Amino acid sequence: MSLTSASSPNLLIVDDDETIQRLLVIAAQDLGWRPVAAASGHEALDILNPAIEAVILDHGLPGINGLQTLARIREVDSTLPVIMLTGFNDAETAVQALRTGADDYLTKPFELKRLFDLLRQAKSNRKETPQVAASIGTKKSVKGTLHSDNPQLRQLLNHLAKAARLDSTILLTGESGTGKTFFAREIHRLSTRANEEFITVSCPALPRELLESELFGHEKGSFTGATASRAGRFEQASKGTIFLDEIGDLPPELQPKLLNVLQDREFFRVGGSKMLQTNARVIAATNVNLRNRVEQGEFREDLYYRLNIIELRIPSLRERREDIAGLTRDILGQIARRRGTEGWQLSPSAIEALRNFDWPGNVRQLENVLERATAFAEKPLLHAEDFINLLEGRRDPAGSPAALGRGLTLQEVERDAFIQTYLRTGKNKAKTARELGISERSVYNLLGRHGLK
Ligand SMILES: Nc1ncnc2c1ncn2[C@@H]1O[C@H](COP(=O)(O)OP(=O)(O)OP(=O)(O)O)[C@@H](O)[C@H]1O
Repeated sequence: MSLTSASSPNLLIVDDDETIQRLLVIAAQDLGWRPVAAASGHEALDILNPAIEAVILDHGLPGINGLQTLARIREVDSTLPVIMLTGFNDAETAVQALRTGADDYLTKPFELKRLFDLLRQAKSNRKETPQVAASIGTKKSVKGTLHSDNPQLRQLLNHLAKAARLDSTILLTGESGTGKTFFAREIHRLSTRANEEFITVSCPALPRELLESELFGHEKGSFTGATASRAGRFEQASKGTIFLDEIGDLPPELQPKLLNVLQDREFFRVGGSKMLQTNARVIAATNVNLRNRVEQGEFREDLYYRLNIIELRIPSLRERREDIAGLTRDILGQIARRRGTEGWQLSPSAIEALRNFDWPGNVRQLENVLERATAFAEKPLLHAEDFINLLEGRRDPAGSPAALGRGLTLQEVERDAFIQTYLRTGKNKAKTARELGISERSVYNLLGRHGLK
């Protein structure tokens, strides 16, 4: 059965439940859409034409199901806004829907207002797409700034450019130092939000109460020290992107609050009674296996599914050894520009030595080794010998008995341990704090004390 409106329809509603179909048609007409309804996937595909500007697609259809219908729609139109309706508690289908190219999904029962808000948003995102697509081929191109000889990373860059244009949540996984933050920025730069804020929040950097206020803001007087109201990062990044680093460390108490933001875009400031809305795009990163955290009961499964809509796994540096020479050239170029000096070249033996190393700290460690090798280099051509000590003798913690045996004062040992850890982690304050078992605030204090700020 199908209900069609008088003039050329622009909204296709696909649901085999006649009551829901009628309800959606009436609601759509009230909001100014011109709906047409189909009761099966095949019927929907027959109706599909260029005048259709959006689709509401139920999953549980007779014949070909919603996901199969969606896949067929995507073969002919990769950008047509499609919102899927899935059964209650059917997270697996929901995730698959997004992977197949749905703009968003709602689980039944759903709010009509939310459905039509999503449709409107998807439609307006689509309008902005051609502008971004045009820039992909020019100066904003991933390939223009990033290149790789590794097939795995090349495929990732390809997915990344496509995912950037969708507005969905992205989960970046990979070992520490592989470039998750770097790629998150790249996604933002390639997205329709490129001219808006990109805000990073490191989940383990702050204790729970402060993290909650950092993310969601607080009202004056909501806790000791809250002398004024403050907007949180979700408010600030409302038009832009919020990057949640090390999401696996998000305390259990804050997980439902983030789930709400991802599901309904709504939240309260700490101590606040007014519900606020955010349109921030969320990119999260983790270097732990979140699935394991879910199985261990430390991370909510529903939140995991909401975050893991598109997963991009960044390979470790040892999985992409063919990129080491190119990365090294880029990083040496950056160091030379920053220091205002001539560049450096690597001899074949040096490249070989760098290629053979296992890089447990990934690109960050490579940067660190190159910083140090160039700091001591007397000539512009670097040989394997210039790296041997840096690669093999890395582990000489200042606090070891050897350091104490050198007759250092406790203050000097502390300074050495701090600076070495800070450099080894690629100047990553959160990681330095974690490795040394101190707060991030102490890291800032130590940077100041040792003249490194
Ligand atoms: N493809 C690349 N080209 C140049 N530099 C890169 C590249 N990938 C990463 N880097 C550099 O390597 C360093 C580490 O990257 P980044 O901080 O993004 O890693 P991460 O995976 O987020 O680490 P962590 O999990 O510890 O937070 C940064 O200084 C970044 O600029």
